[in-house]
Amino acid sequence: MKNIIEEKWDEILQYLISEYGITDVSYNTWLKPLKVYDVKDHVITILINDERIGPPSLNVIRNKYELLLKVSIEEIMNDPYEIKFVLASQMESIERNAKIPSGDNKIVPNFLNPRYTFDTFVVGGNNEFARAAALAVAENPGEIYNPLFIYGGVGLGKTHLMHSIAHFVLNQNPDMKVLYVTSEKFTNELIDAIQKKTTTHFREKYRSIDILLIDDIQFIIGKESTQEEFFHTFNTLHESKRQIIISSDRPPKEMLTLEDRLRSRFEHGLMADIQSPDYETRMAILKKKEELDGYSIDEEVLKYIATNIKSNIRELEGALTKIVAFSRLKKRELNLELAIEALQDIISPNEKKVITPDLIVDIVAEHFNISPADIYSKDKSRAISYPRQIVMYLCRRLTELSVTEIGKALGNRDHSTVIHGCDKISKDIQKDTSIHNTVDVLIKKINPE
Ligand SMILES: Nc1ncnc2c1ncn2[C@@H]1O[C@H](COP(=O)(O)OP(=O)(O)OP(=O)(O)O)[C@@H](O)[C@H]1O
Repeated sequence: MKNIIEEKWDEILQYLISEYGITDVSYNTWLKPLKVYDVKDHVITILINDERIGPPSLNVIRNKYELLLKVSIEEIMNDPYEIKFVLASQMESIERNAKIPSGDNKIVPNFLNPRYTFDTFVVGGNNEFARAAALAVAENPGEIYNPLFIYGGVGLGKTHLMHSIAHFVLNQNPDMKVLYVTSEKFTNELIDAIQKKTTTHFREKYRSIDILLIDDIQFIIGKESTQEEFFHTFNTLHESKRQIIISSDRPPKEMLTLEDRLRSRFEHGLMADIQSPDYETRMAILKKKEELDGYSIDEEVLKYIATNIKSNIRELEGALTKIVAFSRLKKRELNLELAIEALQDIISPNEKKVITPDLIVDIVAEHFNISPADIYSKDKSRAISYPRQIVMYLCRRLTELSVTEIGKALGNRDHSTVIHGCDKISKDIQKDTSIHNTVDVLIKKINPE
């Protein structure tokens, strides 16, 4: 099955060719032989067929095309990615050195993002507790905080911290069996094992490792057999004092359809959250990236980015990459004027976002891991009706619409149903801090300013 980048690869290359005027000769020599090997946590591993163009190709591709590829990928995918190049001639030995003999999500130093280490992780008030907890776990795996549950919004450094733990552990003890996997990958492997009747093998693989890092666990909620399998994997590892590190975009108590027994397992360990970085931390992250990438950028430009991109570090970094590319390609000085021009589609300070019921439905549905159609439906189960009442409350609070209009927009509901929903959530916010926090998080997602 093709991954999302492979699916769009032709489009990405076409964009690059037309936008940056690449000639046919350059395309056929350097770009055509590139193959997307793997995509994980916003890192694309690209295979260079050096048997055809020779090992020096790595330098040429890095110097001439890496940045263009990054910018083109971001344009097409609407999301920034890091790129890692691997020579096909080295691939065989990388595969041979893999620590875990099956599956393609094994973690070996070669497959960890080399940049995601404790050294490159900028510490600020928003993440210092999570970082300290991650370091403590890396120093004493299985001994103190088990599981470690790291949670926080999109692009705030959860994966970076998880990879940092894995790097640290493997540096200390290269024989440790460390496995990093997204919960989506875990689910797909399980489905595959069930179909091929290889579940014994699947279990052996997952239950024989020393450190399991499982990213974005929120995607297993609602998937019963995956939860069941994960529950047993968790118990086996936990009982034999092997370390489990989990990440999620929200704390366990906010995963409404997560099985209670899993929730209580998760809450049993240490929970550490990562918040959005403050201005100083955003500046420090930009400076770190500037240093790592060898850029030299005016303070004024960095301040412009840090002031305007607040809630997602991936976007913050993407903005920096974009202005550097823009200045190189247009052969213009990298100053504030250029930054404003290059980032106008990301930062538009004067444009006010229009908040509609549909936008609120999309964000609330995503948060609760249900579909927008569920919100508009007649389903009365709590897993659906509660998020729906939150939508009603948020529509009332964040839009100018009347209760009748809100009812109409949410699947032709009566205005009295909307009034009841709004009242219920208002009361819950008063008496339950976790609902209060959920609503706060949702408001920030809907209206980040
Ligand atoms: N404190 C930090 N210092 C330096 N870089 C950071 C920091 N936090 C995040 N980043 C960078 O921001 C980008 C996004 O981080 P990461 O992928 O770890 O986020 P995430 O929370 O796992 O996101 P998602 O919710 O999408 O899985 C990465 O390039 C990462 O290196």
